[in-house]
Amino acid sequence: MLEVKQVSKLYENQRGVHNIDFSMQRGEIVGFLGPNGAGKTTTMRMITGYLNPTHGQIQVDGLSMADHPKKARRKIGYLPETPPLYPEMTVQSYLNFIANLRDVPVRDQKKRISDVIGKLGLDGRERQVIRGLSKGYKQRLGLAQAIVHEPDLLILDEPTSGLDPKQIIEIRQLIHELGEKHTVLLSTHILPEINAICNRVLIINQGRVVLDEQPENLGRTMGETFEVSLEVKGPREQVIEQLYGIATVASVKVQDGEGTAEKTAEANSEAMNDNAIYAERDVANDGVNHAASSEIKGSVDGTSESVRLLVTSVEHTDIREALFYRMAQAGYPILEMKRESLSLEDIFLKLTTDEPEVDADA
Ligand SMILES: Nc1ncnc2c1ncn2[C@@H]1O[C@H](COP(=O)(O)OP(=O)(O)OP(=O)(O)O)[C@@H](O)[C@H]1O
Repeated sequence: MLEVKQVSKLYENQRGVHNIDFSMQRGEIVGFLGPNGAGKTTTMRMITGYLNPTHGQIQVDGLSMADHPKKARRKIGYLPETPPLYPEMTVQSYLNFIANLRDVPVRDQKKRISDVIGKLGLDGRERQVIRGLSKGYKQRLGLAQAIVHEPDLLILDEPTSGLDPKQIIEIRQLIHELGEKHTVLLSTHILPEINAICNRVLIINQGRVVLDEQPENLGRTMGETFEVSLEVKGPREQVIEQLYGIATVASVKVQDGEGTAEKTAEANSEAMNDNAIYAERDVANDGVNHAASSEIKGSVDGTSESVRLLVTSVEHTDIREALFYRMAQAGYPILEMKRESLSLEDIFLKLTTDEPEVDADA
C-alpha cells in the first residue's frame, strides 16, 4: 500500500530526516513514534505530497508521488496536527466543499457526506458553525474530511493531541474502526495509544527509523529476557535451591529488604545435582507445608514468611508452569507470580535517549 524508499529531507542544509525506509501493507495500523523534532511530521508531509523529498521515492498503491502526485494523493486521507477547518463554515457546507475539492462525483456526494457524518458521530451538528464546535468535535470533523473521498491510506498526525481523556477514548475508538477499512499511519506521543490501536510500531529518532516491529515482539527484539517476579511462602534458601532445580531457570535474584542479590550459575549446577535430595525430602515431608517450618527467615521486618524473587529463564523459555509445579511439589505456595516485560516507555527511552549522533556524511 505504501512504500517509503530511502527518503531524506534536507532543510536549508539542516537534516529533517535521513534515509527513511519502510513499507506498509493494506490493513495495517502503524504507530509512528518519536521525540519532538525526530522527523514525524516531515515524513508524513512527504508521504502526503505536501513536501518533496530531497532524495528517495514514495509510492502509494504502486503510484509514484513524484510522477503522479494528483492520482497518488487521491488515495490518501490526511489529518494534519491542526485540522484544516474553516471556522465560519457549517459542518455540512465544509464537507460539501471538501468533497468537491477531492473530486467526489456529484451524484455520490450526498450519500458519502451523510455516511461520514454518521460514522464520526456528527449527526445533528450539520448546521452548526465550526467555530462553535468543541475540540473533540473539530477533531471528528478533521477525520471526516480525511475520509470523505474514501482513501485507501490514512495519515493522521497526532490525532488525539490536546483532547481530554474522554475525547481521546472516543477518537481512538473511531480510528480503530477506520482501521477496519483503511490502512492507517498515525503519529503520537502517547505510548499506550500504540498498544491500544496499532499492530505495528515505527520509532524514529534524529531523522532515522530506529525500530520497526509488532508490539508483541518488541521485548524479544530489544534482547529482553523472560523474567518472572515471584513471591513464595517458604524458607528462602530452600526455595531458591528448588528454583535452580528447574533446568530452564538461568538466574534467581532475591528482591527483599536485604537488597537484590543474584545466585550464580554455580548455584544452579549445585542445585541441579542436589535435585534428587530435594525430591526425596519432599516425599518424606509428604504434604507438610515447608512454610510452617521453623527454618523460615522473615524478610524486611521479620514478620513476613515469604520471599520475593526475580527468576530469569534460559533462551526466553516461558517458565511459569514449571515454577508453579515445582513450588507446588515442594510445598511452597506461590503468593504472586507476574511476568516482567519492558514497557513501550522503557523501549522508547532506550532508543531515543542516546548521545546525539555525529553524522559522518552530513
Ligand atoms: N520548515 C522547516 N524548516 C527548517 N527545518 C525544519 C522545518 N520543518 C522541520 N524542520 C526540522 O526538521 C526536524 C524534524 O522536524 P519535524 O517537525 O518533522 O519533527 P516531529 O517529529 O514532527 O516533531 P514534533 O513531535 O515536535 O512535531 C527538526 O529538526 C525540525 O527543526
